[in-house]
Amino acid sequence: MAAMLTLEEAQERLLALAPIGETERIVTDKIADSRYLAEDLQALRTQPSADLSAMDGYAICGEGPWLKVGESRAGTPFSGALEPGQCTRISTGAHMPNGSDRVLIQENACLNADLVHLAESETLPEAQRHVRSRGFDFAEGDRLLTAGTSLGPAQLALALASGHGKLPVRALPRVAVLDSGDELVRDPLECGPDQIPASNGAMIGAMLRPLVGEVARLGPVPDDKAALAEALAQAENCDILITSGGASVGDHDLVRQALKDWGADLAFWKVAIKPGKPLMVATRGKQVIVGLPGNPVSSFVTCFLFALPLVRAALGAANPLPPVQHLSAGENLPEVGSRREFLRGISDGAHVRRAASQDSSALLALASANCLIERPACSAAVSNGEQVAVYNLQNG
Ligand SMILES: Nc1nc2c(c(=O)[nH]1)N[C@H]1C(S)=C(S)[C@@H](COP(=O)(O)OP(=O)(O)OC[C@H]3O[C@@H](n4cnc5c(N)ncnc54)[C@H](O)[C@@H]3O)O[C@H]1N2
Ligand code: MOO
Repeated sequence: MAAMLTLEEAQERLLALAPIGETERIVTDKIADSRYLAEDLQALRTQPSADLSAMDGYAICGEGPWLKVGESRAGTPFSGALEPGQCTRISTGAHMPNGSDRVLIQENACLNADLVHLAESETLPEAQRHVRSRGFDFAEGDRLLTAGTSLGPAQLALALASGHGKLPVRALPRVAVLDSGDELVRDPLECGPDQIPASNGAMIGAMLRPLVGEVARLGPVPDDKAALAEALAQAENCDILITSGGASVGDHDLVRQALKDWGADLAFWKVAIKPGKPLMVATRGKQVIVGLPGNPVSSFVTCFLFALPLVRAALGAANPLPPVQHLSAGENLPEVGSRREFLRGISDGAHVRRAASQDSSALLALASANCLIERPACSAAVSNGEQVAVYNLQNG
């Protein structure tokens, strides 16, 4: 039997297949989370475009007292130039008037008619006090963000502030989810005694939707060649197909054969992880198929470790893999066998414990978990207080 791939090998091989979308330009204001810059971003303007006041008060020239000769407001600068002994009223974000290089905040000033004095025991502010100098944030032509950066609210604000009303991003991949099994029914209310509700399709759809919006649901499909072929025909135009179930070695695990009959080529099958060993990856032209194992927790974990990174890579993410952090084990953890383990964990932000059940069908334990604890293959037991690697889950 061929040796199973390690997690890293399998992720690397899968991500190399990512069907990266064409570049399209989208109105910056309309970009939702989970989009990534398709090109480096250069500033089209300088920010601030002039020296600005950082506080409300008086822009002063020379030593006080100062005669107030006008006002500089954000959006309406003072048009003249100050002479020593003069000041203007100034608001936060307003241009510094010519002749002034510092601001006396209003809390430290006394106003008598139009004459401004230092308040008692205050000293003259030093040069540049409360002034934001032109271009200190960024200057026209600066490279602000690199291709592959995730466009969160702060990056969108930066893009707008630097003059970009539209941004280059990758087209969303078209994603379909196909779950299969004779025992599955779509409507839980119609579930017979020998059946179970098909929860994986909805779960995987919900995991992918924040990344791609619409996800086509093609299941549940019975363990039947013709039914699988019919469902696969509906996946003709998708870029990424996620299947769930039928990935193992049983007589009714038909997905691999059905994919082959559809014209797909197996890229690899089986990864040394627990849960999720029977993970399967295939391609059909530029289409990528990720076959997740049917056990619900195995489907969740492999979707998290493979399908979501693949979609992020297709969206152009520079770092498509989930970030890992290290926390203290809040209990002893047992030694690990030959497959790397992903334990469903409950973290309080500092310590992490295992959820009540580690069975790969245990949905109640999965729903109570907020992280996965990663345990290396063939590793010794961990004692309470030792560091362990943890992936945060957006779960609940
Ligand atoms: N002899 C062996 N048996 C199994 C092996 C093995 O190596 N040798 N691997 C086991 C492992 S590990 C896993 S994981 C499972 C995965 O099998 P499949 O991908 O073929 O999944 P199914 O057999 O179709 O289903 C497994 C389990 O999950 C339930 N299921 C399936 N789809 C859904 C769905 N859409 N919603 C809810 N629940 C679903 C299904 O009813 C089964 O209980 O194989 C082991 N066996
Ligand atoms: O690897 Mo399976 O995914 O143990 O349940």
